[in-house]
Amino acid sequence: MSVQSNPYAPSPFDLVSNVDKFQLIESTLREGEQFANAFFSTEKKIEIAKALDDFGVDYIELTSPVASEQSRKDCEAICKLGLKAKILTHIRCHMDDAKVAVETGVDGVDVVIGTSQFLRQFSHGKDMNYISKSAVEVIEFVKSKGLEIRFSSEDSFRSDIVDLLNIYKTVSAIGVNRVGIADTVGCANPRQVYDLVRTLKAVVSCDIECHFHDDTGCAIGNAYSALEAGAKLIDVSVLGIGERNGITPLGGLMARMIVAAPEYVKSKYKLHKIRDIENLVAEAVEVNVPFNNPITGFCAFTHKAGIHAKAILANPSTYEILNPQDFGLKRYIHFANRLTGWNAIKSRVEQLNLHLTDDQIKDVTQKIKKIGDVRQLNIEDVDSIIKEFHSDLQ
Ligand SMILES: CC(=O)SCCNC(=O)CCNC(=O)[C@H](O)C(C)(C)COP(=O)(O)OP(=O)(O)OC[C@H]1O[C@@H](n2cnc3c(N)ncnc32)[C@H](O)[C@@H]1OP(=O)(O)O
Ligand SMILES: O=C(O)CCC(=O)C(=O)O
Ligand SMILES: [Zn+2]
Repeated sequence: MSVQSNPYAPSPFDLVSNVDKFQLIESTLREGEQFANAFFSTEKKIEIAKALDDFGVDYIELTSPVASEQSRKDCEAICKLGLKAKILTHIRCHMDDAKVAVETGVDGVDVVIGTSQFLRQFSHGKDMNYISKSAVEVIEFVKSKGLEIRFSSEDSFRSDIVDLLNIYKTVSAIGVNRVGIADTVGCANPRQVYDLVRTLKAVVSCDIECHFHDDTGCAIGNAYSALEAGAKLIDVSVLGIGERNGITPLGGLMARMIVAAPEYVKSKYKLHKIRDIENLVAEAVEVNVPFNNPITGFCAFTHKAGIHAKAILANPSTYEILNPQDFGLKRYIHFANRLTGWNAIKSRVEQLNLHLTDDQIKDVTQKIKKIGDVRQLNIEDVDSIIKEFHSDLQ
């Protein structure tokens, strides 16, 4: 589908949109390590980093090297892998952390400090003057080492807008590479995101990165809104793992973005690797891939009701916005149930290499429905009903 004919693509008149040129900051090995179940051995971190690199993410963000001795060593080890993705580490806005970070071999440093009243009072206890001074000191120090530097305001959506714009203006003026907006508690909605990113875009001259928690279910929608408003980079993690119920999931965001920017997404990311990457991380943190996960949920491409099945058999786009083949997956027509219809059963009859007229298929469909009214059916049940019906006719 060409960009012009795709109704989900950004409008050509929408000059700020980055929907078809976004980048990913993959944070499974930072935000994801904050997931309740997460413990990644060095080997597992390396395996995950390589898989993400192979998938095509632009950046891989790692836990702060001051978190623990092993965290620092793991950061150094991942920097030495020679991956295509740039390696970042994530630190507090403090020179002690910055001095350790720049020695790890990372390509860049993501620095964060809370700007909301909550965090200023109950986390670090610092005022905006202090935040501004320490931000300038850390940014200039990291830049002096020739590394990329991003400054982010934690809890941006509960921060005073004047404070926010002032601090972003200050860090932009001294040449920060990116500024970050973080919806740390997952309170923002897509409209608020759009407004804040648009406002910020008018104030800074650098790229804008966004980080969305999913407490209220908006993490993918907010990421999309941010890109529409001109943000360039989105933080993601595999399956969305992170603090509490996590952040924008890599796979879910890919589902959203392939609809809006199919050429860009398909050419940049190895989409058929999503399932393996999710399984790798799910296993590492001992969770199942959710049944309703975009793309890889076990029923994400399963069509059940007869009305759906008929149309899907005629043209899959009737009930599918995503093509399973783009992800190396297959669609499935669920015909072993009482909601099935004769078109779905006809397709099964053909798969079984049996020959029945349409009227005969309609009759056997009624039989299947009758039994489906009494109990759960499985494929073997339906196949034997069809085969028995067929042999009775002979
Ligand atoms: C929203 C986010 O996800 S931000 C990223 C969160 N990541 C992490 O917390 C990384 C893992 N953390 C750790 O290993 C530890 O918390 C450490 C090593 C960073 C700090 O450990 P400790 O010194 O024992 O402090 P503790 O964790 O109890 O409290 C956090 C400290 O950081 C300070 N702090 C919190 N945020 C910031 C910030 N953005 N910039 C500067 N200092 C900060 C707090 O004031 C507090 O210091 P204090 O005890 O001197 O008041
Ligand atoms: O550094 C950032 O931008 C985000 C930090 C974070 O994880 C959060 O605020 O939820
Ligand atoms: Zn977060």
